[in-house]
Amino acid sequence: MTIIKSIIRKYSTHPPKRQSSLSDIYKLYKNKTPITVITAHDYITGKIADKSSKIDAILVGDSLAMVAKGHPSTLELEFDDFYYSTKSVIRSINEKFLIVDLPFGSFESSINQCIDSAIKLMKLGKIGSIKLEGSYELTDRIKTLNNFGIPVTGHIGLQPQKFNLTGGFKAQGRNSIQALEIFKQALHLQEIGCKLIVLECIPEKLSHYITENLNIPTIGIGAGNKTSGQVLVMSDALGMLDNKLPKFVNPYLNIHNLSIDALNNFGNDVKNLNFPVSSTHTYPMNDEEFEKFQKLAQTCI
Ligand SMILES: Nc1nc(=O)c2c([nH]1)NC[C@@H]1CN(c3ccc(C(=O)N[C@@H](CCC(=O)O)C(=O)O)cc3)CN21
Ligand SMILES: CC(C)C(=O)C(=O)O
Repeated sequence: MTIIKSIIRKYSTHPPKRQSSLSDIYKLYKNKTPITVITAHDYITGKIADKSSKIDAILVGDSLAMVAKGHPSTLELEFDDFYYSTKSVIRSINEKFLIVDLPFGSFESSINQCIDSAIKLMKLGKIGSIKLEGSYELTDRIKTLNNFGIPVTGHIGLQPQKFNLTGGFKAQGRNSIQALEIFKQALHLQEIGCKLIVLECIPEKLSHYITENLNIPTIGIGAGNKTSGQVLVMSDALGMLDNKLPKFVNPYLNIHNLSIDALNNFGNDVKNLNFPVSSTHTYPMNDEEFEKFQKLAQTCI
């Protein structure tokens, strides 16, 4: 071993793992290992996701409009607000593959607008794919992103950015005509170069059929367990808010209520003079120094 190598080994007790790439995600797909994705919307949620050994990828989804910024839908989200939140998530990520959304209003008006928004995000670093809701209407945009080296994740089925047209946050593709349309959209996204596809709120039968007939991974949310992977919004999975959860969510925790209980405990401790505890939570000063201080302080009174 060279001297340099032994020095590196001595001082790097926990060498950081490298960040996962698209090919790591494809390895899981080839091995038929379900791909796990969770959203993050700030530094804290990014840290939690990055540290979970069972999570493969992190999505900065525009759902952050609703769960982190309190908007009624994803339409109100400003690109700049989303951009600042994305920066916070990026600071927290070391290991996971990172997918970032293009929010409503940042890609529709022209191919140029779409490319500019995507490039602005890519310049932050660590981003492995840009996600857009839609299909045929995005053909030129997706092809251009791909041509410039930006891997694209498609998003079909329920497209929350189009909820005004599609009757709210409702399952899609439940009749044969709609199902065929979604299947065609999936084939089209694959054809024009998408590397991953999110399938949201569609019947399990349909997402199974789509997944079997594509050769790129599908990531489902509310689409059953026959997709190549699953994504959930972290605040739903951990119960961070007091919102009504969609049917497809399995709440693994209720941080919201646990946190309210914990804050009540803090408040009670303060009001009952049980916190802070002098012996544990305070900084000591020896008596001699304090007496000296009192004498010195006399002159100020
Ligand atoms: N917190 C949160 N979780 C999400 O999964 C999520 C967001 N926000 N915001 C953006 C979109 C919107 N999504 C949603 C939101 C609500 C339902 C929902 O409550 N659906 C009802 C009705 C389904 C139906 O009738 O077809 C349900 O009971 O599941 C579904 C998808 C998924 N995304
Ligand atoms: C619901 C997921 C797939 C999403 O797009 C988001 O978090 O914005």
